[in-house]
Amino acid sequence: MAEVKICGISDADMVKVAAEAGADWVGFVLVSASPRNVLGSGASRFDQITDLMLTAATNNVRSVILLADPEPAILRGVGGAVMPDVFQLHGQESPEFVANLRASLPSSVEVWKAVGVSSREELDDAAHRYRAADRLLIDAKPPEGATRTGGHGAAFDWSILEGWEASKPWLLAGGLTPHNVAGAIKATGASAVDVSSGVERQRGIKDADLVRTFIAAAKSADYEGSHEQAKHMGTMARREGPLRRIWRALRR
Ligand SMILES: O=C(O)c1ccccc1NCC(=O)[C@H](O)[C@H](O)COP(=O)(O)O
Repeated sequence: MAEVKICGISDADMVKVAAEAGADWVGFVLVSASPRNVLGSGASRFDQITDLMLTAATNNVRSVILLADPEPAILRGVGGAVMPDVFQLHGQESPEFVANLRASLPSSVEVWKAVGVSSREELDDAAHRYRAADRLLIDAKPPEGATRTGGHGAAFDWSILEGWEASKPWLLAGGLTPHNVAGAIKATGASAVDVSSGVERQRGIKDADLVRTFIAAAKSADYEGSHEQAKHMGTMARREGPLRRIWRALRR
């Protein structure tokens, strides 16, 4: 069964909706140019994100913190109160930055690198350059003149994934909706999918029914992920769970 990430959630009720519907990850965007931004300012900068991560953990869904070219203070601040399950880097981060972040975190916390691609060459190049990442999130390139690098509801040409042999697990992103996600999974063999715009009723506002329909469609799709992906997923599942992380955070 394909895994599902619902990205760009900004309120606790929607975290619960996604968790109850069977989401595997919920994503929180910390990018000021985004309509889904949950990074505050001043002393309460990390309050909302801490609440969202705690809600995710108590509802047994993994949390993904999405950053684009983050300052060190943001990375330290996010990991300060509660550690997320995943850091997703969605900017122009260098391979060295990704490798250093990977090396600085416990193995229970994953580092994902999002890459915007439009050809097989770009995909192969990204997979090689970002080999330190635990997963690639394969997305469309942002439209010309865009002020943010993702979350535009645009798809790329999925045929570039035909016959692609990934050495690590990856997620399919970009322009997915409740209507096209099952076909996308079948066409690409993706073992995990990510959505933001396709489950919104207006830019930045998630719709509970669309979230539920998307998850149901993805979970019931024909899944043809490779043996390699299944093997990696088994390794990930054995890593530390969210409730144990909360317990450790409360003991600090
Ligand atoms: O969602 C945003 O606003 C955003 C801002 C800056 C960088 C990345 C952003 N989103 C990245 C995501 O993970 C999206 O889920 C992914 O690009 C797919 O988005 P969509 O095509 O809207 O489903």
